Amino acid sequence: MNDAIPTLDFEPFLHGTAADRAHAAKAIGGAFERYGFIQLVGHGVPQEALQGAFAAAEAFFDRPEDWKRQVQDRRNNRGYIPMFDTALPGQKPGGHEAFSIGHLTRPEDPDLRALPFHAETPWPDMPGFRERVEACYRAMYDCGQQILSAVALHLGVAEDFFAEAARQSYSNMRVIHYPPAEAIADRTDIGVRAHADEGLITLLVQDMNGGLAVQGPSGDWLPVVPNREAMVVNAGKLLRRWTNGRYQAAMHMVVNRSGRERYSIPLFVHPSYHTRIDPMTLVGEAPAAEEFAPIVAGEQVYRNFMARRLSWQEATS
Ligand SMILES: O=C(O)CCC(=O)C(=O)O
Ligand SMILES: [Fe+2]
Repeated sequence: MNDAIPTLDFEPFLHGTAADRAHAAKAIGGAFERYGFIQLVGHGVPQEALQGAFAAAEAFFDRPEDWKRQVQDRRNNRGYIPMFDTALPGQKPGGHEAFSIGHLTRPEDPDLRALPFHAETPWPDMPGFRERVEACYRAMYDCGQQILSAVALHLGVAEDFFAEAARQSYSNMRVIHYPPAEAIADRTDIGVRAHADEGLITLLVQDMNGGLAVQGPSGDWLPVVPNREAMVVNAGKLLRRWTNGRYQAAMHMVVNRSGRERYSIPLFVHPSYHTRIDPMTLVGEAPAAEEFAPIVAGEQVYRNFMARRLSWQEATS
């Protein structure tokens, strides 16, 4: 039988008994251990919130390039991110454009506020866009906190462990547009190059066009088959480190072979910038390898972004 990303039901965790919750948490944690990726149904995020954001995204990306570039903040990687902007030397660029939204509440601390991760989002002059995108952010973020409660339960720490760690979160969300592969074939052969996400967990809604693939335990690429009812949830590199490698942060990539415009909305859940990611504090173990050694969350993620994003390097040099 071919391997596949597991589809799990979150409803028993959200509305069930203590035993239901423990059972659901175990299934989610077990899937993160094996695959690092799940498709979550019964997640409780209203379809209207998701569909509203997809409609807003389509209307935004449909506007002319010059208009969209008015809300590009290169220094902070906020607002509009043009097509082919994520290129590394010697590689073809990512065939997508995006709009990046910072966390809805910004910290009071001026030092934190000055960091790119806490920059204000430059909103376009487009009726309803901000409201719809923020409503989607709020609903997905709340769901993300519930998923992290399940993770905490699975790992045997207090259920609010991650909520405490994320009081001044630098989470962010992107709405992404991928033209059909053949429309951009002269520039690139990829939508998003293979990578693992940086944060704790990522929640992603995709449209029905497909194109996302995940590297499974055997090394094979498994398609994440679109399911209207499901949200894709995956563990990121911070959570892999914090669990001492117990959870996978699986590699994934996108190629849009559907012949249609593809849209997706990932929300990247991060803790507070200064959170110390140390296996001792989450799973009570010394780091099993150098790659799990303690780091400061925001500093580590900033370093990794800087190494990859040419536009950040140019804008801040
Ligand atoms: O668009 C997708 O399905 C995945 C996007 C992604 O992996 C990312 O933005 O990190
Ligand atoms: Fe990703």
